[in-house]
Amino acid sequence: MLQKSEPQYLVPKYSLLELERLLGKLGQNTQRIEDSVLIGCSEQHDAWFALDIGLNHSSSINASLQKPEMETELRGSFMDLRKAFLQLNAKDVSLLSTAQALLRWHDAHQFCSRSGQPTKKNVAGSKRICPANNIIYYPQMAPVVITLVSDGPRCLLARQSSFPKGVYSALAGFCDIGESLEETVRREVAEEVGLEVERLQYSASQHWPFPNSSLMIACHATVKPGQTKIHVNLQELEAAAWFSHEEVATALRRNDSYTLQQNITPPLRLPPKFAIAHQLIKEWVENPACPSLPA
Ligand SMILES: NC(=O)C1=CN([C@@H]2O[C@H](COP(=O)(O)OP(=O)(O)OC[C@H]3O[C@@H](n4cnc5c(N)ncnc54)[C@H](OP(=O)(O)O)[C@@H]3O)[C@@H](O)[C@H]2O)C=CC1
Ligand SMILES: [Mg+2]
Repeated sequence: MLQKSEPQYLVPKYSLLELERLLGKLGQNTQRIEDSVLIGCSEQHDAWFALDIGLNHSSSINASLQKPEMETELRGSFMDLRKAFLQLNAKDVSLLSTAQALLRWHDAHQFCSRSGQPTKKNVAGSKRICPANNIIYYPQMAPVVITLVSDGPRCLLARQSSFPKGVYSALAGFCDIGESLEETVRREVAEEVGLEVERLQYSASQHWPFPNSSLMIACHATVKPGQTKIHVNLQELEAAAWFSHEEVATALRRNDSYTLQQNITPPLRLPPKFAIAHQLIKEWVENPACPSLPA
C-alpha cells in the first residue's frame, strides 16, 4: 500500500504508538506487533520494522476487514509491487523489497520440515527456530546472474513472453547448485542464445523480491567479434536480438510514460530504473568499451 503525498508516493510509516492506535481502529489485536520484522534503520539510527496487516492473512484477528475500509483508514491504495516500485525513491524501494521478501519468507516457513512442529520467529525476524529440535531456519535468497552481452558496437537484449509489450532486457538465469557465477553466466548465455562468452566483468548486485527472493548479480560480457550468430532458445525466450548503440541510447532517453500515454508502442523499451538490468544497459551506453568503469 502506498500513500499519495504530492508530488510523490510514500510507503506508510508509523511510530509504535501510532501503530498501536491504528491496529485498535482496524479491530486488530496489538499483540500482532510481535509479528513484525526488522528491515533496517534510519540515518538517525531509529530501527525500522515491517508488519503484515494483510487482508486475507491466516493469523489476522479481523479477517473481515475490507480493502476499501483499510485504504480509507490509511489514506492510501493497494497496488502491484512492481507498479509501486515505479513510484518510489531508491531507499523506499529497498525497504519495501526487504519487507515484502522477509514477511513472505516467514509466512511460508511456519513449520519445521524435519519435525513438522510450528517454528518460532526470533525478535528481529532474522530467523525461525524449531522448539522441538532447535533447528534454525534462515531466510533464503536464490542467486541469479544477469548478463549484458556485447560484441563491441552492439549489445544483446532478449524478451520473455511475460514481459510488458516491447520490453527487452539482459539475459538472466538462476545459479544451479555447485556452480560458480562465472559458470552460470557461460551456461545461461550458451543455453538461451547459443553464444560463447569471451570476457566477463562484474558490475553490481541487487536484492530482487520476484518471484521469491533473489540476489541479482549483474555482469557485462563480451563475445568474439566473428562469433555473434544467435540461436534463440524459444522455450525460454520469446525473442533475442542485437541492438546498436544508437537504438539502445534512444530507448534509454525515451520517456516511457509519455509514449504509453500516447498509445504508441515504441520499437524498443527497456526495464525500469529500479531494475539492475537498467543500470547494466546504462553503463554500456555510457562506456561501451569498458562498461563497469565510470564513463
Ligand atoms: N532486476 C532485474 O533487472 C531483472 C530481474 N530478473 C529476474 O531474474 C530471475 C531469473 O530470470 P529467468 O530468465 O526467469 O531465469 P532462468 O533463465 O533460470 O529461467 C527460469 C527457470 O529456472 C528454473 N529455476 C531454477 N532455479 C529456480 C529458483 N530458485 N526459483 C525459480 N525458478 C528456478 C525454473 O525452471 P522450471 O520451471 O523448469 O523449474 C524457472 O522457470 C527472474 O525471476 C526475474 O524476475 C530478470 C531480468 C531483469
Ligand atoms: Mg533466463
